[in-house]
Amino acid sequence: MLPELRVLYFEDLEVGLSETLSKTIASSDVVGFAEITGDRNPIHLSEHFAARTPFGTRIAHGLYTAGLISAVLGTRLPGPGAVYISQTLNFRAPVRIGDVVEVTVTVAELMPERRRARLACQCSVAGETVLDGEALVKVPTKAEADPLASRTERQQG
Ligand SMILES: C[C@@H](O)CC(=O)SCCNC(=O)CCNC(=O)[C@H](O)C(C)(C)COP(=O)(O)OP(=O)(O)OC[C@H]1O[C@@H](n2cnc3c(N)ncnc32)[C@H](O)[C@@H]1OP(=O)(O)O
Repeated sequence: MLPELRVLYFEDLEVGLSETLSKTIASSDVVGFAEITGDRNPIHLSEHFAARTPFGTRIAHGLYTAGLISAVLGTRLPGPGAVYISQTLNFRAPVRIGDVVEVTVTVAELMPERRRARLACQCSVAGETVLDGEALVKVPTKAEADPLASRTERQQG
């Protein structure tokens, strides 16, 4: 199921604010990711090939798992209007087909002068961290996102 959209403006954010999303990794997700990116590494697509790797079975593309972080940033925290500036990624353990990936994004630092937020990102499977890193995003203020509404609010109150 797709996460419901929620907009948080820069002024709504505070350090420690956190959001979690859960996703079961389907074979069709991995095949689809291979098709749209062109990364047809057989470690993702061929059971025969993957059986001979240390993982023993097909694993998800690291950047597909990382894409779930982008989904949290773009739909929930901060949500629509957020703009990626940078993202660090450590792929700490493999994600296999059928794994349930839990993605947690937490506001770590706010930089009001440039409307930047630094967020700690973690993906885990059954309690084990499979990916972690940090995102830097530009977050619109309410006035930037909706100048008309914000002017009306100022006039009224
Ligand atoms: C290009 C695409 O088509 C391919 C993909 O997308 S593959 C999918 C994405 N990648 C993965 O799923 C890999 C997941 N990671 C792992 O399985 C393991 O981390 C590893 C096999 C890459 C490395 O494991 P290993 O060789 O066993 O290393 P150690 O556990 O012995 O650790 C040694 C030290 O290195 C540190 N370390 C290991 N992995 C990472 C990492 N991914 N990021 C950061 N640091 C890592 C580990 O902490 C040890 O440090 P220490 O100070 O010595 O304790």
